[in-house]
Amino acid sequence: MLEIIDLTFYYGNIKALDRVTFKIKDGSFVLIVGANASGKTTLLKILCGLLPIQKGKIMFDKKELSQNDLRYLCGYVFHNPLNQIVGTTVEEDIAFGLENIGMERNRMIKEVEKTLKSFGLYELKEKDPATLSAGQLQKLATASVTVLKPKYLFLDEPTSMLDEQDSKQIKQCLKDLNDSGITILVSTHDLEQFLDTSNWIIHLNNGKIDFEGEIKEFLEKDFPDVERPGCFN
Ligand SMILES: Nc1ncnc2c1ncn2[C@@H]1O[C@H](COP(=O)(O)OP(=O)(O)OP(=O)(O)O)[C@@H](O)[C@H]1O
Repeated sequence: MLEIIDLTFYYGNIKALDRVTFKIKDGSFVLIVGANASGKTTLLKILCGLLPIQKGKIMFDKKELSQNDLRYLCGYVFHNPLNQIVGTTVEEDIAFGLENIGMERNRMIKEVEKTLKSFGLYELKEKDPATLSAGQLQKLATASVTVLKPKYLFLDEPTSMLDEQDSKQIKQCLKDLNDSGITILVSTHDLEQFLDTSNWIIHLNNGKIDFEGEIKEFLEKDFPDVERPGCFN
């Protein structure tokens, strides 16, 4: 379990997070929702070690984690997948992280192949990422992070740039990853998209959590900044 305790974060004098406290249970699929500028991206970036822990604590199994510990434990998929694609082919992009951690070559080839297949990217392995569709890019970015086997996977609005069919595929990928034991946290404006995959929701309002609980309970309340799924209107 990851325990986030009193996390406060400032950009200069802008307070982006204000004493955020919650727990992420292992195996869960958590949604983070809230208006623009409510702090969702900032929270995810701290949790994956991209931004420093300025105030507060993050604990894992009762041990306090450093920013560096979080980089190993947690993977992050950016809102725009192009921000994290580094390979000149799909295959190279997936191998990049494994090369960085010094994985032995034969093992690396096997891991890359397994990941290409499980994300349905095998046929595209020699393609230049620049030629992929938005959905394929999102899958590639997710694959390149999950090949490193993070315990927790955080994704910033993974379906916001995708059409309905690509969104469905990404959602299925995330569901499969979650079923395989990876704990997932997704920030989204599209609650409807994740209604049947997620079991817990956190609502951020001006950097503070003002709701945490089951989605069913969340939908019984009225949060004007969150569009209610059609089936609940
Ligand atoms: N690099 C930055 N420098 C200064 N202020 C920033 C920076 N990044 C975010 N902020 C500010 O921090 C606050 C929280 O922003 P954040 O991007 O975390 O919100 P968000 O909920 O992810 O928004 P969105 O849904 O629009 O992506 C906002 O007031 C934002 O303007």
